Amino acid sequence: MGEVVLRVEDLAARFDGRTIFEHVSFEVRRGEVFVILGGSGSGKSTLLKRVIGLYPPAEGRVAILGEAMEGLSGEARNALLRRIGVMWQSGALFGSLTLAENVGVPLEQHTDLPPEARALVARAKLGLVGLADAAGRLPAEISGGMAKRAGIARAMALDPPILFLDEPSAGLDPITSAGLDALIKQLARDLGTTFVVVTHELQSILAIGDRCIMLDKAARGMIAEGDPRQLREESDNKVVRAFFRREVLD
Ligand SMILES: Nc1ncnc2c1ncn2[C@@H]1O[C@H](COP(=O)(O)OP(=O)(O)OP(=O)(O)O)[C@@H](O)[C@H]1O
Repeated sequence: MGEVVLRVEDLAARFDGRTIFEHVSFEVRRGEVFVILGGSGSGKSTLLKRVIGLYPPAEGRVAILGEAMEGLSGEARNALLRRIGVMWQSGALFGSLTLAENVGVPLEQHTDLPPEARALVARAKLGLVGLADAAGRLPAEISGGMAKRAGIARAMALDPPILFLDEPSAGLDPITSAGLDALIKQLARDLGTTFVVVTHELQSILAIGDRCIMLDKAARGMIAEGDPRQLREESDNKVVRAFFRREVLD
């Protein structure tokens, strides 16, 4: 097992005094595909935003690549955040830029690379996600599955050791979604990239997840942690079992 690259301890999120979740703790190791799952409104997106520091310091502690997020500000915080890649569910590509130019945007913002070098890196990243031949196309000229792949390539532009994906298969048909799952597994295996994926797609969870946590709205926190296949077989929590076995709770 690789070293711990993300440590979350006793995290809580509250809006206007309403607790969304509390006592959330977990660790993610290098090269793992770690899934955050749970029903609608259980707080998955909120957890993701807290973990990557989009919200002001939350209750609890988060350490990324061994560095505590609390207390970091200004350039030190930005430097740490540059070391993670994020693909938001809503994270659309820039419509007027080609795929290669889209992937080049973070390189332009955060590196001193000259344009030719940026173009080379962008093409290499698109190659990693199987889009080498589409580098010159505009977002309007590609399918939804290709757009997700391009989004992953853009999130990988700065070679982050950790990639966060928010509902990557949302809006995709099952076959395209399975292709995206295969890509995530391949990138984790070949590049050693760590993935933290928010999803509630059972097929994806079972296909890609090395480990997962499950959030629950009623419990306002975690109700399961472990290998998703094992949870499906062995969990004695009825909400967890119902989710993994697609049973209706009475
Ligand atoms: N900025 C906010 N202000 C107030 N409440 C919020 C805010 N963001 C989220 N919430 C509430 O927090 C709860 C969890 O929302 P969140 O979007 O994190 O859930 P989720 O598990 O990602 O759901 P989904 O799968 O539907 O996207 C919801 O009740 C939501 O209304």
